[in-house]
Amino acid sequence: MDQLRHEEQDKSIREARRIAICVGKDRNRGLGALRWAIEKEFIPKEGHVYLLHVLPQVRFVPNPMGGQLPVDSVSPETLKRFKEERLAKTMKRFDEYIKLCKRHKITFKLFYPENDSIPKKLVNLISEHTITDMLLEKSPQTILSRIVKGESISSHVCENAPGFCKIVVIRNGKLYSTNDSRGSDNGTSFSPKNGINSVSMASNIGNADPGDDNTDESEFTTAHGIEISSQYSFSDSSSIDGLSSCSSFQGIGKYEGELKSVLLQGLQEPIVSSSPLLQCIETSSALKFEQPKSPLKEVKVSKCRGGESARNSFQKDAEMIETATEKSGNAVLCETEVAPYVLSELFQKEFEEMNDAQSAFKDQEMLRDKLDKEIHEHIATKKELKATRRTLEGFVRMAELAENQCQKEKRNCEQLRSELREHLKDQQTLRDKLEKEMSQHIATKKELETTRREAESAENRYRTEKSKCEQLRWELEQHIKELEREQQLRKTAEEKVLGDSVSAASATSKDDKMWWHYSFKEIQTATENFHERNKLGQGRYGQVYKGVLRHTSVAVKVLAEDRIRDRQEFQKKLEIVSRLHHPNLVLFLGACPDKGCLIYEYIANGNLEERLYCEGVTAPMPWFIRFRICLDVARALSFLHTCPQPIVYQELKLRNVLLDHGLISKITDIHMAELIPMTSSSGAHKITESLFTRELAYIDPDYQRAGTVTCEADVYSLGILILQLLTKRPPLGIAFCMEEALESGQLDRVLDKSAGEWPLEEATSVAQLGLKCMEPRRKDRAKLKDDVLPVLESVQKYSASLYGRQTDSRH
Ligand SMILES: Nc1ncnc2c1ncn2[C@@H]1O[C@H](COP(=O)(O)OP(=O)(O)OP(=O)(O)O)[C@@H](O)[C@H]1O
Repeated sequence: MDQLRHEEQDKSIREARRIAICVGKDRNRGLGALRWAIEKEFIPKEGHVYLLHVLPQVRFVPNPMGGQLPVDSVSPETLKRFKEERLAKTMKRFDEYIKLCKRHKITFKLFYPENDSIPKKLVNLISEHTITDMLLEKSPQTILSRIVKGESISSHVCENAPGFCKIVVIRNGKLYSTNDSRGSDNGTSFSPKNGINSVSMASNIGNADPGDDNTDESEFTTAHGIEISSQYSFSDSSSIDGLSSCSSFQGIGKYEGELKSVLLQGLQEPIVSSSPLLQCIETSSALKFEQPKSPLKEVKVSKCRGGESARNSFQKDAEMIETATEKSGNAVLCETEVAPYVLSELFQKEFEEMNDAQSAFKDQEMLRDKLDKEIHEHIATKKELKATRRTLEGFVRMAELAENQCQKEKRNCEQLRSELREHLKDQQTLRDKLEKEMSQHIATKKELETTRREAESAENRYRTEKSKCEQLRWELEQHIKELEREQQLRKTAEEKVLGDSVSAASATSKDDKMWWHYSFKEIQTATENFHERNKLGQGRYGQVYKGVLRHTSVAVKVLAEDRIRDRQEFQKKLEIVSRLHHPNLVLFLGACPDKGCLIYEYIANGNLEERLYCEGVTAPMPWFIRFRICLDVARALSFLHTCPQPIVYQELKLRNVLLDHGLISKITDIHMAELIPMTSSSGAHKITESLFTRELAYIDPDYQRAGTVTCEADVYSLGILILQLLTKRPPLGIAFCMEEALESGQLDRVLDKSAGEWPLEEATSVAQLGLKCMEPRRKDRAKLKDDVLPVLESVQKYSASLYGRQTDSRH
């Protein structure tokens, strides 16, 4: 009942036909099946067909070097690319099929699933898509295909296809086999519209189109097994049974017994072997290969022949057959006598085929050797590939380990990098800070260096000044004693002069000389006959020489002849001058009136102008010395002005103030002074001497207006001298310059810097005093006793408080 139900189901399935053409690996393998199906109208007009092509699973991917790489060792992109290329090739396979279908207006559907087992997949497809008719095309029959034959795709599909599916195998463009025996057993068969409907696909196969040639018969013959069996199947009674319906083999059936006996006679002895073929020939019941269960099922040659050994034995068999054939020649002939002509022809044909097979076999053997060699090489390559794969896997593992390590190292590096960044940041901050501190330090160092240099310079200056001061102090102390002694003497003389000035005036007339009379010869000897090296200077009135007279250093002034016009007057002046003794007046010692030679004490430190301008590389005079000189000169003038017969010096200027060892100043050229007549009530005296013989800058401006000279003229000159000592400037314009400085409060700007740090207050007082002395109008000028001396003495006290008694010449 079940079987009946199944049959019913299959029948219903088959009514809705689904035809599939298997497209082989070889491009046209299957195209023949399609052509055959179209030609035989197996596919109805404007019908539909499935085109199936099973692709193997992708296990390896070829690399550019010609090798192959395992699919899991290539990148997904490479795999994808490979699959795309393969698909394109697959599509090309379908080109001819599609064209053919289109030409015959057959619709189609393409299937190209992947599977390593093509036959299994085809069987699956039948079930999955309920395919009722599947057409396969076998490769053309060759000797190799006859000999080396495993289970073919078609045989597998035939065996395993579901009952509802008809498997049609085409070979060489002709029907090769079908599984229709099952269908026929069940009474199932399809009915093609043309020609082929007369072909019974199973047991009715023997009723094939009588017009078909022997090839068709051969197809059905080989349908029982393999090519070899087609040639020798007549020895198998069951096969023959299966083929007995084949008209073309009816004749063969008739003579099977004879043929068998002939063959057996020839092969009797040498064919006693384990060769499957010979066994096959020897006896039908003793056939080593598997007898097909169904006459339409293919015999699995690979099973019956046992692979390689079977092929080897087959070669032996062929040779033995050849021998047997030769041996059995008589027997055949004998049989020929017995058998009709047909048997002889058939036998001959068989032998020819055997010879062909033998030569083909040899070719195939060579090919096989070649193939074996290639197989060995392939195996070796495979082994190498395996080894390479293992190595690669090892490498991959190592790479993975290395990658892990790298990742780890990378993380460590990242951490280190961030730490380093932080560290660098700190370093940068620290560096900036250090650079800042460094720049500050350098600046401080520079300042310190400058300060140190200034301190050293100040210290040097201090030491220099100190040594100078000590020198000056020593010199002063040396002279103080002498001065004190001289002072005592002069004091006495002054008292005498002051007390008896009138008598002194008259004394000149009485030739009561107060000075020594030196002979010219004596003076010549003293001055080495006025040698140039003894010359101290040249004035307007004559030359001055240094000499030693009576163990005393003297200055000999030789007056020009024209300077002594009135000898009597000159003598009178000498008498007066010789009586004037003051610490700040150069002492007049004597004269040689005949020769116009005046003898003065020698003053060692030259004149004030030389010292002020540091001629002869002398040190600049300090400010306190300058203050003292002002006082000395003022005292000397005061002394002259307060004489019983006042004396206007008139010649006050820097060059006429000499400086001794202790820088005590003394005014010289007293002999040039004008004696103011006692009768002059105004104290003014008309001077007969030319104004131009005197230095214009020092001349009292009121002299020009009034035409007379007074003691205030000396005050005016003193004013200039004071300002010169303060500023070390020339006399012309000095008053204007000082006025401006005082008015602008910038006295220090005009004060002589070489004198040291002036006490500004005292300097201002002295400067103001100097200007007061220079008032244009006599009556406006400072008074020596009331104005000049108090200021200068006050300043002197200040200096003395700082530098001791040496600043005071009185001591
Ligand atoms: N007593 C002296 N001791 C040392 N040197 C002296 C003495 N008298 C004069 N001299 C030097 O001789 C130089 C000449 O002096 P002198 O009086 O003849 O001319 P002067 O004063 O320079 O100019 P002037 O003739 O205009 O007054 C002075 O500059 C001075 O240096």
